[in-house]
Amino acid sequence: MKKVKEGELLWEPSSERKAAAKINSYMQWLHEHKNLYFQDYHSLWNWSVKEIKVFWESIWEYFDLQAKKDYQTVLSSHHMPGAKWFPEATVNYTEHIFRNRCHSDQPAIIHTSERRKVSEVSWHKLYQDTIAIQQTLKRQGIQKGDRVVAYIPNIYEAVVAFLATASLGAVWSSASPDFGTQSVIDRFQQIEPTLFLTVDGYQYGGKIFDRTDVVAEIQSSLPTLKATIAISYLDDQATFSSLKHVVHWEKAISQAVKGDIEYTHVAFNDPLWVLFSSGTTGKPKPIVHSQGGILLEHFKALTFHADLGESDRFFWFTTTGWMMWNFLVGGLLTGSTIILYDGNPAYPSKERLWKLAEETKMTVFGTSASYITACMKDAIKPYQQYDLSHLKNISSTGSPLPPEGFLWCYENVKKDLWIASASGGTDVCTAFILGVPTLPVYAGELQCRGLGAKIEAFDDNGVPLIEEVGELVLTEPFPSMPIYFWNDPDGARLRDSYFDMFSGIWRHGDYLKITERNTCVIYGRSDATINRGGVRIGTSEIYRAVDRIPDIEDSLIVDIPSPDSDSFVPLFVVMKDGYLLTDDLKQKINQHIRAHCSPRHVPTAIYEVPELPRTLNGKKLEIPVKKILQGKPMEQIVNKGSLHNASALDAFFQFKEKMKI
Ligand SMILES: CC(=O)CC(=O)O
Repeated sequence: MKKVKEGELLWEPSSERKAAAKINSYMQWLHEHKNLYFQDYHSLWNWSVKEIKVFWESIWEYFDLQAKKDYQTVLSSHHMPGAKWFPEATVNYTEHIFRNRCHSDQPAIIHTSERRKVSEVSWHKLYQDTIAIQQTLKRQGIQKGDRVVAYIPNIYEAVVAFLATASLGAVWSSASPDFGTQSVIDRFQQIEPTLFLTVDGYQYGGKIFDRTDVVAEIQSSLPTLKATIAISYLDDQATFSSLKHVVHWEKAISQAVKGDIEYTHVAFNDPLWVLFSSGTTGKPKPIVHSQGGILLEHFKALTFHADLGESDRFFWFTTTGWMMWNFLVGGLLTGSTIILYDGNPAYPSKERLWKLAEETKMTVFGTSASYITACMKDAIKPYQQYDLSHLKNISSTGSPLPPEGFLWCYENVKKDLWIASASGGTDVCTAFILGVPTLPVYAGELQCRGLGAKIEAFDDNGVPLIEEVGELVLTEPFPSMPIYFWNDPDGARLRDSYFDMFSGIWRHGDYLKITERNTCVIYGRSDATINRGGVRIGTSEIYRAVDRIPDIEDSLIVDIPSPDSDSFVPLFVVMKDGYLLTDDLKQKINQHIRAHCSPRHVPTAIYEVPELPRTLNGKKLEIPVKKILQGKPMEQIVNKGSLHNASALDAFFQFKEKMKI
């Protein structure tokens, strides 16, 4: 693997690229309309977080938000939690999607899956289908505030149903059909839904998964349901005979559409959707975002930071159970075409998504860092096989993209490429440290903090750090912060989740360094850091060192503190097929960690495991492994339904038993 240093300059935008950037038009608009002139991105960012009211009001104006009732107040107070944005205004999310576009024959959505060929749907067709489903929902009595829950893959019908739900001011929540039965029930039961949307099954990696029994169990566990809309996705002839009160999607969508869509305007701070944090213990947290807050943040992030506009084709590999699905759908706000894919990204091979990029003339390719590192480890070379001439940007999230991942993209996908590594999460349904097309790309670094997001790195005493690693905090209110958690009337669960460490300041739970150049590096979750003799480093630094060794497929490290000695820091590795974890290899791993991290952070011991446990969204489960090794009871360790491969935990239980830790 070629060496690259963190912070090495890899790409600079040309002057034409900078001039064409959407953020540039906004800066010109600020100059012309507000007499505000900023020389560069960082002076703009500084202003946007110092003058958050003026900044977010300018976003409202620039994107010309449609309010039935106008606002009087931009922000009720700077106090967190509790600060309210635009409290008097009323808006509707879906109205902003279709504004000026509902008669367009340009593609709004391109979708494909392991079961479906690539198809394009025009804005007009999307509009007509949304009206048909809106009318179906209305016939089922759905009103403002009702919850519509969907057990659905990332397919066209999911977007239509979501837009119809939001048009009525009802509240959306989705789970991917690979979620286990109990984990779906644990999510949906909490929010007492009125309507259930479901498929009969799905296909993943060439295998068929019939979910009709699971769907029946979910339906019978949700006593508040009044109706179910069923989509025959796996089997055209699926009858859903075990379900009650079923409306078939085909029938609903083919009903003659009368008139235009009706938009129910709701308060800016009324709920748009409920997202669930994967929640390692207890029931998943039901995080509620507002219609208005998401509108403002997604307009801003997707236009200025993802640089999306009408000529773009925006893809993110996601399921409906990850917030990146909601972010992807937000791409429609910018007029760009969104691309949906349902299936295994590595089936029939890891080239699948690059082939899709060619087939769909993708301009923005969004994925998880783990997909890029997997392509890197398999040494695939998309540029040799696919025409990627349309591709302008690769974005990644889910975990930090290591410098080598950046380099791999430049060497194997395209030389003239803007790469944006992004970080945020379910809690805010956005990336708030991310990219911008007017700044250079440095290996392993996130280009900038998002406009209007006052992100800082704090030490344990709340002192802001530069060039040092600290807790990622947000020190000013941000519109897409949760308005509340469902069923948390006194806000205790929300306060515990974000405001427990620094009073009145949002602690995100990530470990962050802000550089002197104003770029950022995320080092993993702050509760998973490795602390040797008081020196903490993030787990991503260890993974980067281990990733340099081609024999190793993947790795996971945890730090188990001990009251009377140094902490126990085991490193678990998954070996590539055909390779063995020999003593020589262990020495090599230790040398790499010594050289690339520090001698202190060499693991206490190295063990082989068959696979690493991951969430359904592909994140490594460091904390649950730590809890297993600390001997915590199962109910405090992990909610198994939120795991991609719960059986991967067995090796860690056995390890604990054997080692008598
Ligand atoms: C934007 C993100 O931060 C996504 C994630 O990692 O969950």
